[in-house]
Amino acid sequence: MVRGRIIRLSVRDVRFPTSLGGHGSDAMHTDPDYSAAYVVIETDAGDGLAGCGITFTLGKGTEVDRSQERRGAPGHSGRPQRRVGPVGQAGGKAPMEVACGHEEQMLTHGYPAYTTSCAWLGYSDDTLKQRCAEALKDGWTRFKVKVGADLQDDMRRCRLIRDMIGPEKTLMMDANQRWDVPEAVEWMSKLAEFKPLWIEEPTSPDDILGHATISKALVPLGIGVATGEQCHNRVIFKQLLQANALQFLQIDSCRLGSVNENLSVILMAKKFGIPVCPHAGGVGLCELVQHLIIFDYIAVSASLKNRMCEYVDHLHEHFKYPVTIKQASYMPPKAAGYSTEMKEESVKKHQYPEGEVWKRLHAAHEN
Ligand SMILES: C[C@H](O)[C@@H](O)[C@@H](O)[C@H](O)C(=O)O
Ligand SMILES: [Mg+2]
Repeated sequence: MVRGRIIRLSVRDVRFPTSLGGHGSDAMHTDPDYSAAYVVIETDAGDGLAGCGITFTLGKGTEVDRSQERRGAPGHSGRPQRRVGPVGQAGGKAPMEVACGHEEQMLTHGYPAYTTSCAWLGYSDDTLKQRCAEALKDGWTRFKVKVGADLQDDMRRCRLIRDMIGPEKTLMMDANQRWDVPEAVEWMSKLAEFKPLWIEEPTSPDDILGHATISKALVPLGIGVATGEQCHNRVIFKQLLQANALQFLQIDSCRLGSVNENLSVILMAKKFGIPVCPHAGGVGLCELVQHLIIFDYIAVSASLKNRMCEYVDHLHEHFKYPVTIKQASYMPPKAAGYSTEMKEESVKKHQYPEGEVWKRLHAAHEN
């Protein structure tokens, strides 16, 4: 049933200066400012029905996304497009409400998560140690560390984190596409002593056969390949699955345009018996993807084996319905919708370049 017609569309460039603290840094992106093109679609429905969407970028990318959204590029009418996920906020049902089965388990224990917040590449060893100690105290048992820029540096950081978490807890590594195929295999054979569960994005995200080669080479070392945060449609995922190129599949709620595109990948992963371990973090990705992964558990995979969802502890305070983490698990969101809506005050303050946060930063830079 149609309620109201679209009467207005606004696109705002919202940026957070995360690069100042080295948050989000990796071997390819040394100074990201987590950002979003934030879209609100208003209707003339009497109850004020509106939809919000975010397109996650690392700062400058917002200009590209924003101009596409203004032009009403095809990606915004439901075709797959990068990092776009507008979804109605009022009315509607959260995806998890559709299914039953394992709902009780989710409501009680939540969906298991891992943290990436301890070991961004730009963090000093002291920061890494401090964040790791805090995470252990908060009950985290799964950790991801950034690697790929310098082998000696990686060895030192991985040793540090493995020593802190002990042999039993889970460690993952993420190279953010830094290597070519032979280099990935060679590098990981050196890091194998730290017993990583997976190496994420070891090479170019488009190199499906390269990923297959790396996967095969790492089997004897007990290391899986994880990828997907840069994969923009279901066809790429289909080929990665067909080529046995990955052992952990990382959907990204915004990179894959629309809920439907994400769902088709979740269904394919089930068919191939590959666990979905979503990419999250950035601005709002945790808020969005929690719906998809809880749906996966309740209605599709029905398993938690080898499964976990990424968590990064930044920027949740800017959302109207922020995620709830308890005992290192995502607790199911209770509000209807996709948890996309940002607080108006946060949007205003962080709008680029005119928001007060940026004005202050630019003024300080000039002085
Ligand atoms: C630039 C970003 O922070 C990435 O490093 C980040 O999304 C990352 O690949 C991740 O897996 O969390
Ligand atoms: Mg990654």
